[in-house]
Amino acid sequence: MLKIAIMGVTGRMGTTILNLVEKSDHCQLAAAIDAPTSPYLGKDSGEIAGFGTNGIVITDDLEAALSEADVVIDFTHADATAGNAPRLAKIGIPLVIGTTGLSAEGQAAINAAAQHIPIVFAPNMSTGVNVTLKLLEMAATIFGDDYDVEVVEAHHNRKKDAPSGTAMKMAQVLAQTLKRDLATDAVYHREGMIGERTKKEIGIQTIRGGDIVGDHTVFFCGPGERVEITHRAHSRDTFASGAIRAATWVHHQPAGLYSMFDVLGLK
Ligand SMILES: NC(=O)C1=CN([C@@H]2O[C@H](COP(=O)(O)OP(=O)(O)OC[C@H]3O[C@@H](n4cnc5c(N)ncnc54)[C@H](OP(=O)(O)O)[C@@H]3O)[C@@H](O)[C@H]2O)C=CC1
Ligand SMILES: O=C(O)C1=N[C@H](C(=O)O)C[C@H](O)C1
Repeated sequence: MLKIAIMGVTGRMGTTILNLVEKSDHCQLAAAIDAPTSPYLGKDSGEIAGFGTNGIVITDDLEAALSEADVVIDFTHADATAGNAPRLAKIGIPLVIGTTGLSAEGQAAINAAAQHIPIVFAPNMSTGVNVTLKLLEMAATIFGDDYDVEVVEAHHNRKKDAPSGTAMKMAQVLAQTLKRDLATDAVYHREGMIGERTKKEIGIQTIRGGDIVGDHTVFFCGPGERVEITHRAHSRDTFASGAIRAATWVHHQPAGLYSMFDVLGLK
């Protein structure tokens, strides 16, 4: 049995992962970790998740909690993930990171930690989104500069970062394939007399509302036609089962930084 520690265990993703681990026949919960400010510290994680007592109490004491774990799954907050990465590297435990919105410094902290431990770091753990990234690469290669590309994402009203990590990853795939640079060619906002669209720009637009789990569409707009490639998540279970699959995979890897392409064999 793979012993999994969940960081951010009372969050939307943490709770979803905890419920899947509870039903799994190949993994079990080793530790339930939440923020030092969490009102749930000291409470039973199964009770909080709603399936009944499991004997694993929610804690913020990383080092003590991880002594019994094989792997950590982190879906928390950008600052928490960046701050905890060196601590996890020191403990020497494999790590799966789903957290998005990391700064350049935060990314550097993950890269540094990956010198010491294996880390799967992916803005979207669903199989569908990762297949979609491959489809985008193929479409952009064929359409080239003749088709304008725009990325639109929609998420629930509790999401903190924008654009989504998935939208940014999609834009990176498009930029790389079309030999563009997001630092100069990404357009996040349009208002007023902005003039005609340039050929090079990659639009990245954000919608927030209600309980949308996560929608991403890439438009390829050409002469007389357009293609829209859309992924819609109906449930967080798709991210959570991807995270458990990544945890099962990363547990056997040497130190290094990996993506869901590695986990799914899509490279
Ligand atoms: N890669 C993927 O497939 C997916 C990625 N995500 C990303 O995952 C992240 C979490 O999303 P979601 O679950 O919706 O967010 P939530 O806000 O619901 O959950 C985050 C949890 O992390 C806790 N937390 C904050 N700081 C720490 C800390 N230092 N140590 C331990 N726990 C901490 C929060 O506690 P508190 O509320 O007390 O601050 C909260 O319980 C986001 O970045 C989101 O974009 C989401 C879905 C899929
Ligand atoms: O915060 C979310 O909910 C999600 N975040 C990820 C992202 O930023 O891409 C993945 C998913 O779309 C849900």
